[in-house]
Amino acid sequence: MAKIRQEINTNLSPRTKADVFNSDDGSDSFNPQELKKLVYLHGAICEALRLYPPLPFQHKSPTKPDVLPSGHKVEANSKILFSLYSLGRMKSVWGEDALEFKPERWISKNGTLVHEPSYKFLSFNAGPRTCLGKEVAMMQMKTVAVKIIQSYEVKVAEGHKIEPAPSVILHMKHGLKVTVSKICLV
Ligand code: HEM
Repeated sequence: MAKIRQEINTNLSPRTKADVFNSDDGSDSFNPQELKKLVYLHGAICEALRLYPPLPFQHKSPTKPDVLPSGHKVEANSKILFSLYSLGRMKSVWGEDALEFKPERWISKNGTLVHEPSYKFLSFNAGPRTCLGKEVAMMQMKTVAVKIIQSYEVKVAEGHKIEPAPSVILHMKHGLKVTVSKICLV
């Protein structure tokens, strides 16, 4: 959180810092160009979506018999379930540190964003049925995060157990207990 706060202070213009909901034309909406400068925040959101995809699994059905790249034969109209939750945690896909929350994996050596193919980072689905709201969702999450991180310190309550509850939409089994304190700017 401290790193994101530092990035906000360094990279955002005074106007956006004062009100991140303002756009360049003065209307009451997002400021996408400014928010693109927050690469660490982008990496942190991608890591959260990789480890905890809001849609943890999906299904597909082939219209005719087929053979998957793995060699498995599939019948027409059979239902293939696949786990986005597992894909985001596979060492063979993300490396030995797959279970670690590391926003850095989304940032290149020269500080630009690392693009991961949508078939690897599947939280927004891929192909013709990919999420139509992906960009809007990223902007909304960044805007809200900036607003909160600028003014508050949020800490997970000591001893709180973080466990997902399997469902069509991923929930937190025990919720998320946090302490929120206002940052004093002296
Ligand atoms: C973090 C936020 C979001 C995540 C993780 C997400 C994820 C997904 C996923 C996985 C699908 C594919 C569902 C399937 O085919 O089974 C999907 C589809 C879709 N999403 Fe999102 N979504 C998010 C936010 C949004 C927002 C904010 C909008 C609208 C502004 C949106 C609009 C859509 C639409 C219209 C589809 C259907 C696309 C199609 O089937 O052609 N999503 N989303």
